[in-house]
Amino acid sequence: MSANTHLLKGATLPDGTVADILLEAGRIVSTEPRTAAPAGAVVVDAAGLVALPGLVDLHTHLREPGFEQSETVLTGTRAAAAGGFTAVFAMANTLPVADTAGVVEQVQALGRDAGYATVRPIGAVTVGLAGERLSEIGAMAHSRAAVRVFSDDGKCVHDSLLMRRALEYVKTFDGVIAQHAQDPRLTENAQMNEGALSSELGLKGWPAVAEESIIARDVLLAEHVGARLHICHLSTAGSVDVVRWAKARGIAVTAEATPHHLLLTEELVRSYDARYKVNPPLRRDEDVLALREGVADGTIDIIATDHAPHPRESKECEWDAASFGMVGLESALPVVQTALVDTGLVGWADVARLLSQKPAEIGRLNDHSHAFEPGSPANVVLVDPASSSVFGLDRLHGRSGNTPYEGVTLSGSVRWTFHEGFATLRDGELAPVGEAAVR
Ligand SMILES: NC(=O)N[C@@H](CC(=O)O)C(=O)O
Ligand SMILES: [Zn+2]
Ligand SMILES: [Zn+2]
Repeated sequence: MSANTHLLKGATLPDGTVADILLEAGRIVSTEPRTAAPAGAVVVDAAGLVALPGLVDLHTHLREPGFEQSETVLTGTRAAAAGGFTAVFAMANTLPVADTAGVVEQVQALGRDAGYATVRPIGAVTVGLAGERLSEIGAMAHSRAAVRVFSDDGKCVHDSLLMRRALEYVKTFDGVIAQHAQDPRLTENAQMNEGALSSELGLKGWPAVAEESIIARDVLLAEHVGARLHICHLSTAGSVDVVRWAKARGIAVTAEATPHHLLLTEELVRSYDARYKVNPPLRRDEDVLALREGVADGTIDIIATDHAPHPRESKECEWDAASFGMVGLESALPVVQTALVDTGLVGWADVARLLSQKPAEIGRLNDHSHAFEPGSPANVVLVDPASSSVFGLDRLHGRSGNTPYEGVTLSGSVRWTFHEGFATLRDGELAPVGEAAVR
């Protein structure tokens, strides 16, 4: 067991204090300023590194089963570990869709076998994501996977009555519906943000109201039912306003923003490079600023990657034919540091909340797994905030290379990741597959 005893010497905690963090037998044993290294412990020089609770991604596409050419549970959780994540919630738009207890249990088991991160499957709201009838929500909730988050992500639950029924159902076991807010009629064949630039580029526009109108409807439905609602990937200033209004009214809504919507704008689409094609689309400068403000004032609860791997042939083609989506696990923390920490909008304690504690709470990981205190499971990440580097494809560990950050200078790098005391990332190197699987 001693190989799994680590002393992280001189790490800076989120609140700025410096501590030695002792990880033993899968737990955080102490965070005292001076801790002697037990015999056989691996001592990690963490001077200058920030220690955070392991990151939790509420919105990851792992693509297995069905789209293994894009990603698998193994490759996606390796990417997660490289990005500092110790738990990921796997979206349901696989093939078959994760709309039965059998599929969610399979995905969870694949995660356990791989050994790089905790995998919590998300269940589909409707059968086959078809938006017509509810999936077996109760069976998934009461399966071994104990699903608490349900989403048709990739598609919007557009039917108001189905949305109401889904909210009523998940309320019975403290679950949450994570809505992909996109009015289908307002976005038929839409390709990029609707505005002057979409006219100029000759691409079909995707209006902000297509997102905002669904969010407005759903917060009212959530209020009516008294259930929890989560909004995926907010992308417009108006969406932030609607969520802010709903929270002021006491509605149980939470919201996420992706790193890319906090950094990138529609101007990138001028290149017609489909790496910048994503759902919802990149928006205007003022939207990015409103999202950052929403994160800073607590309107936006969490940052989630929406890691969406796609094979080369789906991206290296004409804009209209290309798939929507960007990979995001390895770049998430550097983008957050660049967009939010370096700009003074949030501190490291906020990062811990936005990328770990709050997503764990919304998803009901429910086991103090990311409490980050003595006695809790050793889910820890060490970040070097002083580094700054040009992001390259060599930083990616999944099966797909569709990052928008190649060649972009980003701050910060993840050095070490510990999942339940096991070092999945060691000074920038991933643990070997065999070692992770047998621990
Ligand atoms: N975000 C994307 O552009 N794509 C996601 C679907 C989604 O998150 O809506 C995908 O599954 O590829
Ligand atoms: Zn989505
Ligand atoms: Zn998604």
